[in-house]
Amino acid sequence: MATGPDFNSPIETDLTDFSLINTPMLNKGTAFTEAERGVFHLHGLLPPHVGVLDEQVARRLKVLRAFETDFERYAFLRDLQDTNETLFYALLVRNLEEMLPLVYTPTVGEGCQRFSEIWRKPRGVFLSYANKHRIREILSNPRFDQVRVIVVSDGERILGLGDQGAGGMGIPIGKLSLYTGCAGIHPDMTLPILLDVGTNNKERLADPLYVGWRHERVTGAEYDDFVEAFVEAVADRWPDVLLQWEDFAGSNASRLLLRYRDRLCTFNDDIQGTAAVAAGTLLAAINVTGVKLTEQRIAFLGAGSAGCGIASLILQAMIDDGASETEARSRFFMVDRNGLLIEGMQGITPAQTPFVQKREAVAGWTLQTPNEIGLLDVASNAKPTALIGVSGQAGAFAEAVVRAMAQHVERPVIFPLSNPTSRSEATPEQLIAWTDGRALIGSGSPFAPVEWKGRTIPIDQTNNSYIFPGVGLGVLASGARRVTDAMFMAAGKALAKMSPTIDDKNGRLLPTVDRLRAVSLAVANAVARQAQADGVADRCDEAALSGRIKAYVWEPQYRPYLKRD
Ligand SMILES: NC(=O)c1ccc[n+]([C@@H]2O[C@H](COP(=O)([O-])OP(=O)(O)OC[C@H]3O[C@@H](n4cnc5c(N)ncnc54)[C@H](O)[C@@H]3O)[C@@H](O)[C@H]2O)c1
Ligand SMILES: O=C(O)C[C@H](O)C(=O)O
Ligand SMILES: [Mn+2]
Repeated sequence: MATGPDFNSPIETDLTDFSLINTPMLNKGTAFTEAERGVFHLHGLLPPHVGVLDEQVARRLKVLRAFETDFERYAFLRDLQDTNETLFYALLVRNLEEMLPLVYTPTVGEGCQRFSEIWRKPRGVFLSYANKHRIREILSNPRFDQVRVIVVSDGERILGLGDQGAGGMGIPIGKLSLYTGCAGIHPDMTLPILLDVGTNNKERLADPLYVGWRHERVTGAEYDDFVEAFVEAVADRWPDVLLQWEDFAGSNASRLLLRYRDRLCTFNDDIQGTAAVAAGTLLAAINVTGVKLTEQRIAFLGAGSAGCGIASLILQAMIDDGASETEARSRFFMVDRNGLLIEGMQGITPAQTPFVQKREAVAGWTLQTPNEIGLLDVASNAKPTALIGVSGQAGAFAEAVVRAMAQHVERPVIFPLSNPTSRSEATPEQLIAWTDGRALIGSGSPFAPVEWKGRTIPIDQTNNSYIFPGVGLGVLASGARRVTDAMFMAAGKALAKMSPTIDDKNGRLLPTVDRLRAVSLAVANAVARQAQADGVADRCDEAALSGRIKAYVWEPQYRPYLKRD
């Protein structure tokens, strides 16, 4: 097991004057002390006032709040991150609830769409198809020697906003900001990567400002060979790295996960991270509804990466709770573009196969949707206890669907998980109104509390941000060599154990976003223990393990500098 990092000793550096100020991880801005200004030749390059981090945070917060739009705030924060990382993270960590929607979902969606407008300084790595013979050279930069975790996207399915090409880089950057902000992974250990294999987004291709490789998407064997060259180069450069796949389009997401999960330490966040947060939130809801997991009937809208990932993990949880596999499978009703998945249907993917319904199971259904079994038919006939939206289709939970569902269950569990806000299958306000206040809601993007009949109903953000930072921390600290599905089950259950509903049936489903640091720590512990149980990490006693996890948590604070001779 590797030793933990040292975040306390003074930092030795041979950088001085502009090169020191222009290194975001070392820059302290006005907080360089008088002595440091002397040693590092900073006098005159900074205004005379010597500040401290608290004051810098307050100053930035004031400026941030004065902007008119969240997009401006996003651009301001990205610039701060590329100027002074310690200050950026201090601001983030101390104001998680306010900052998360700005550096992450939903604003990061617009950040990707308008990426070319605000690109300023290098962060992470763009591996464009045109540079395919240079992958190893690019990754060999000594600046990346400390890298332990990579988030990679090819920009094809950015949230529910589709193909954003190189602009998709906003997502790996945002996800890794949460690795640091929520789990304390040191920024130098993180590397966002965008595989720029072109884009089929006509608007981007026609935009003279577009900064990506102006080419339609490379597909088929050329795409696969490029990804293979990338993974091989990564595995050679950092044999123990954790590689997170993010926002790949449907068929590539599951294919690449299957291809690589036994070759290196890797997972797909949309499939596995989402599964853990959805399963954890469902378990929390069960504390309120009292409907046992093995008795749930779960309807999905969208049977892609997230849908199949969630269904697979919940299926396993039902089996673990004693259901037979056949019985458990029959409790999933997955509606995709062509209606309910039923046996014999054309184009069923391997990931969908376990969840096709038997024809006889739906034989007597009264149908209200022409030519297919639609969501309304499922809501009326299957009488689902839970409804999960991962379709990327705004407003797809129609009033009739929600009302039909609410007729058959006392507390309908409804998770419109699609992001960003503009793609949510329904607004929480609608769901509360249509269920007469009975719905238990988990939304992918953050929503304000709903005022309803004199009550203020908080809305729980059911986003994989509750899971992946902790998974990363658990993997890094335990030295796990692979990421197993059981580790995600452990993550989801660890989250459920923190649900306020355990003590209070009227409590919210999840801890609030400002508790994400504590959540990530709990998830990390559960994941690391599971890694040991699964034999993918070396064993050590529990106290040692939790000590190692804590040792990995970096707090954004300035450290003294020593001049290296
Ligand atoms: N809350 C979270 O943590 C979280 C995590 C992952 C994904 N998501 C969101 O879920 C959505 C889907 O992500 P994904 O990775 O599964 O994408 P995906 O492309 O793999 O799957 C989307 C599926 O929805 C189906 N679909 C599209 N239109 C439909 C319609 N009108 N009716 C029924 N099905 C339809 C598609 O055919 C596809 O199978 C995105 O909006 C994403 O932002 C949220
Ligand atoms: O990025 C998010 O907010 C969650 C998820 O990974 C998504 O793709 O929507
Ligand atoms: Mn995603």
